[in-house]
Amino acid sequence: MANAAWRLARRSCPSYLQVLHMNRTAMRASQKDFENAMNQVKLLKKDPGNEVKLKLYALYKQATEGPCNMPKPGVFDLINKAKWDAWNTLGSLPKETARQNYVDLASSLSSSLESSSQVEPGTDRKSTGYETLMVTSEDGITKITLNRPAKKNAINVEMYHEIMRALKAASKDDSSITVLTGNGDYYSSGNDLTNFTDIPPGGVEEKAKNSAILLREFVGCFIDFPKPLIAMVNGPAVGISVTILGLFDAVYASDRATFHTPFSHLGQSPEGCSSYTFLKIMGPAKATEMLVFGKKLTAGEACAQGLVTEVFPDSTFQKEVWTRLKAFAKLPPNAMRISKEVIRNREKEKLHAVNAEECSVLQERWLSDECMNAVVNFLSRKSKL
Ligand SMILES: CCCCCC/C=C/C(=O)SCCNC(=O)CCNC(=O)[C@H](O)C(C)(C)COP(=O)(O)OP(=O)(O)OC[C@H]1O[C@@H](n2cnc3c(N)ncnc32)[C@H](O)[C@@H]1OP(=O)(O)O
Repeated sequence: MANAAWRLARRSCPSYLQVLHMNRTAMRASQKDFENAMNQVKLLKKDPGNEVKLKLYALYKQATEGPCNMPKPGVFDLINKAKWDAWNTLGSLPKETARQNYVDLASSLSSSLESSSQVEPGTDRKSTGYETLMVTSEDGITKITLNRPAKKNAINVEMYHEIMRALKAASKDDSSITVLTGNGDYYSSGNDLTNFTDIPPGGVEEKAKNSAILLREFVGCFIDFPKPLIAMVNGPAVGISVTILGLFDAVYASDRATFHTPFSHLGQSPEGCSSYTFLKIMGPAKATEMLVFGKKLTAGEACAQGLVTEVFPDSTFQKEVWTRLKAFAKLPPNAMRISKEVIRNREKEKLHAVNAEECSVLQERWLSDECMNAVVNFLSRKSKL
């Protein structure tokens, strides 16, 4: 009974869907939008820098030719190698998604790089000052995009801090809802395993203690986030990027997405309150398959088990979800915030207690041979998930 109620609360309600039907025109990058975006890029007055130019190049190639079809250039052919890497990183990202991402990137560049007087306050703002994220605020929606596509959006220490900063800013800005998504072919490959290699003078014990403190604070920000928080899972999701989904208010997934929590393989144990939320969402048997045996779920399976609200074909994912989000963002913001408070407050104390316990168990796990061997094997290229 409790599981059914929890699942129901996570699905979009019909009255929202009626609103959505009226709003079907937004967020489709047509060929015309793509051409306009290319012109926008040509007209930029300031150089966006090599990293952004490589991203634009890669998205353009992917949108027009599909997955990278160039032979890999030699190591000394530096420029072509950089272009090849940027394109190849997009993997099997569909042409339509690449076209949409190109249009989004071009539009965020023209608003951030051109004269600030061209940007109407409160309509479209891009926050700078993030190394690992792209953060934009438009139409009442703050969008936080994990932006380390070459590393499959693995969450390094800097990204943990930047996500917390972006969430704190989003909780206070004038947007109604907040969205988390990933740039490139992955949503996120979870914790950056190189986080474990930077050992402080106090040794591995100090590292484990600091990591537990960081993790507890990070997950705490999701527990306490006051506005509707929505995940747009654009591709595969691993580890902590999956477990914290149990703390989101809605999870929309592309049919390319997969959900994988291989904690036992990594000598670790569940975090992100999943030892509590996953049991409530999908029941103990299914939660155990994921959290203990590391079963990878397809988007359809994750939806059937209540972790995902709805799945969309990748070719229409961006368009359909953004249409929906724009309609949500027009609902009275205080009503949404208060409804979330009523739903969340009952669970908050419990969630913080679960978070503290999971972090303390993990602090021990990180010092185990099982965990250290798994990290060393990944870093020495001996293993992958
Ligand atoms: C403060 C600490 C808090 C800890 C919280 C606890 C969190 C737990 C977890 O999240 S557990 C999950 C950890 N994640 C993983 O174990 C994933 C490891 N990655 C892989 O198995 C694979 O990379 C893959 C399956 C995700 C993708 O495979 P493939 O498509 O073949 O791509 P590559 O392996 O070539 O990856 C490209 C590039 O990205 C680097 N990379 C990918 N994932 C991670 C990662 N999690 N950590 C660090 N680096 C990652 C990979 O090394 C490649 O880099 P390179 O091009 O070689 O420089």
